[in-house]
Amino acid sequence: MLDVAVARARILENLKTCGQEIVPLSQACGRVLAQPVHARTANPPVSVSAMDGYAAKAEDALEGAVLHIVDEIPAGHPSAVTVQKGECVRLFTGAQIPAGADTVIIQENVQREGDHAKLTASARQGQYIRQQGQDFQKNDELLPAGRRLGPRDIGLAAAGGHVWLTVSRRPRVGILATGDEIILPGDPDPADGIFNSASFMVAALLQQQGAETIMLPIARDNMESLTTQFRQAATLDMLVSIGGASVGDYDLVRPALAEIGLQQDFWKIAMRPGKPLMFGRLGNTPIIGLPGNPVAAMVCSIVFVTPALHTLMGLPVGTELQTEPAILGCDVKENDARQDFLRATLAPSPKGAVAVATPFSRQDSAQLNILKQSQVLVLRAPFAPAQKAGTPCQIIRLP
Ligand SMILES: Nc1nc2c(c(=O)[nH]1)N[C@H]1C(S)=C(S)[C@@H](COP(=O)(O)OP(=O)(O)OC[C@H]3O[C@@H](n4cnc5c(N)ncnc54)[C@H](O)[C@@H]3O)O[C@H]1N2
Ligand code: MOO
Repeated sequence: MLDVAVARARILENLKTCGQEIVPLSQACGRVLAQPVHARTANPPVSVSAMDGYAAKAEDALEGAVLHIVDEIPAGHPSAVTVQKGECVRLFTGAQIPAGADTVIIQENVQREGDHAKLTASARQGQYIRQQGQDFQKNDELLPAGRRLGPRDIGLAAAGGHVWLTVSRRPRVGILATGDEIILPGDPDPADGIFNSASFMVAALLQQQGAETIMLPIARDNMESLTTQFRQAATLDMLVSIGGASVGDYDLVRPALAEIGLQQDFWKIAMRPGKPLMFGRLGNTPIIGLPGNPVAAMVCSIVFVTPALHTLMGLPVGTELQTEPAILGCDVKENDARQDFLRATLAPSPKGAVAVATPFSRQDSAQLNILKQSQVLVLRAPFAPAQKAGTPCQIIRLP
């Protein structure tokens, strides 16, 4: 059985990004930038007023001074005048600072009498002026390639003057449930049918992470049905199968893939849940064979499929699993040869430091209700000794 970290590295090793496309800014949130974004202009492009008031020379902006108002400047309508000594212009928030002026007196500090402004307070040089380029300069790199765009990035790209962005194409990921007992949610209830929960859960995770998912028809436990569905791999960027990966007589995923030319990389890893995980390539398409137990399928999707998807999308992915420290909320017994990923709740520590992760006593990989109630997975190394409540541990947050 392969070590989890080695298996993860082997999956990520030869994956390539799957190309670029250009999308409108309004559709770009959540996508991954494939080309950096540079500012078309400085922000602000010219120095502007941050307040409604009067622009003047700082040397004139003294309490008690009376200045001659020589123009009025709304935002978006620059003035042609140059402010001289003893003069000021009326202007509004966002309006360009006229030549000759170097301070803004807010209107609350001015008594206006006709075309004269009497200052009731002094103003410093540069006060209430947003200097040209104070946010960014023309050609500055605003956003690097490989960044997943959030709402604030969209705002910055818009401020930089961009209406189209070059992003990674959404990987097309096929999801193939297998098994004679698998039926669709919504099918009539047969006595021994199992609703296909795993495909919907894995598809939801991968969509949330940026994939376009394609739900393939359920393959039955025979070679013809499985090879027919697996041949669709050629049209996909990645194919994820669920079930039929273990050692039973009807676990035909590997034989079916072998028949149509799978180059298998590995099968079976030292992990619980997730032992029968398989990875290989059919032509150019990576194939990940997940175990059928739905919790095992989900945990393997978090640990292996999601980073593979991120790599296809051009997101930087570390080879190490990203974990966080916590402390155990209950005793745990010694571990065997498989790295454990225990479903657990997470609660704030009474001392306010590291949070407390408490694994459920039931860890059956078919129990979706316990998975739903969990916030984290507690990681336990192979052969870890028994540990008491209060011992430090490492966790992964569940998406
Ligand atoms: N003798 C051994 N038996 C098993 C071993 C082993 O090492 N030796 N490994 C066990 C482990 S660990 C796992 S995990 C399972 C995985 O087996 P398969 O990948 O072959 O999965 P299936 O047998 O097809 O299904 C297992 C279980 O999950 C249900 N299932 C399958 N697909 C779905 C789906 N899409 N949605 C919901 N539930 C699904 C299926 O009905 C089975 O109950 O093997 C152990 N056996
Ligand atoms: O990988 Mo299985 O889910 O451990 O029973």
